[in-house]
Amino acid sequence: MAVTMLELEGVEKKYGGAAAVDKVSFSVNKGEFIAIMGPSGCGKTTTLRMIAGLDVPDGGDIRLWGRSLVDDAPWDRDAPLVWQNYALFPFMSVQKNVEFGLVQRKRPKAERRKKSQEWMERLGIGALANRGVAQLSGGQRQRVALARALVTEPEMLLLDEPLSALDQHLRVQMQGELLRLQRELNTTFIHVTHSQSESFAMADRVIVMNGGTVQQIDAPKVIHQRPANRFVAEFVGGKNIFNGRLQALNAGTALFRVGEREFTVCGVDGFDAGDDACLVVGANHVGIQAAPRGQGNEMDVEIETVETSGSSAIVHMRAADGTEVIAESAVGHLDDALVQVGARVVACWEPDDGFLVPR
Ligand SMILES: Nc1ncnc2c1ncn2[C@@H]1O[C@H](COP(=O)(O)OP(=O)(O)OP(=O)(O)O)[C@@H](O)[C@H]1O
Repeated sequence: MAVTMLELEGVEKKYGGAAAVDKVSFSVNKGEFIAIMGPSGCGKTTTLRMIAGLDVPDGGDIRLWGRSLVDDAPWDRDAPLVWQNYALFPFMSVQKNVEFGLVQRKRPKAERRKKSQEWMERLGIGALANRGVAQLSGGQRQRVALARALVTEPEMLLLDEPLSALDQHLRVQMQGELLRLQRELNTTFIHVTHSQSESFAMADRVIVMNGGTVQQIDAPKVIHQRPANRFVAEFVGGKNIFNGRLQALNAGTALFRVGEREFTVCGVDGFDAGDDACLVVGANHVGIQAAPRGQGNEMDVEIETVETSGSSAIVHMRAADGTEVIAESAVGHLDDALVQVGARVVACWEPDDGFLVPR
């Protein structure tokens, strides 16, 4: 059963009068892997720093197990922060860096040795114990930073883009290791990242932020399939997003007007006739046919570009009024005779392949 561990309630942080974090509220369960994602400057790091105690909120409350943390110093919180530049002590050996948290907590020497060795082994850096951290690769430093944070066996680990300095291969490997560790330890992880693939691959739930506010908190699959609004839909790579107005609603199916066109849509929960909204249609649901068939939603378009990368193809099409439609498909599934730049075709999708979100 999910047990609430951390709660943020109406948390605010202002810099020079502007809100970097604007009344943010969410709660995190024990053992959850949470990713905070959003564009640069949306307030991710500031939110994490307030949880770590490195920044003080201007309003609201942060509670751990129901007790307010805002007056606690960072070292009194059981929530170390691991960040992209690792913040290791360059003049200390790997072992001394890993032991540091235990030294701060005044643990006896024998325990420090044993625990730090254990964690170095666990993270595959046991052989590097006596090396200076300046003589390590990026991936090795990242492991030292993680071992240093985990050696005190915290209840919660805060991660600020910890993998961003690693190359793609190492990053994917470390993602797997982080996830395995998190599952083994049942430690709550809060991971700030720009990367959608990273957050979707690892997190139980993703918090999408924009302009200092929370836009959506949901499981990755839900964010992908049912973004809360236009911003989230675009942020997670939604390609066909049309502004329009819901005309009429009948038994869960709606007529939705976009400019001069009307489309039939099934995903209309929470909307009423007259509402302004956005229609989202996944590019993988858009088909391309030679002529209208009078079924589903159809749009006369011209093919502008066809991009192929590996096994998939993205076809950009445009209607006479300038509306762009994008189809994405496995290369082998496209009709090569039909899908030619400059060809006039019909883009189509079924009513239940579209859904509405607020603008
Ligand atoms: N110490 C500071 N002084 C003034 N403004 C700040 C400070 N720290 C952050 N900000 C501002 O607060 C806003 C949120 O910053 P924050 O670092 O939390 O964003 P972010 O989402 O983590 O961005 P990034 O992904 O680029 O790291 C930004 O507009 C930033 O310029």
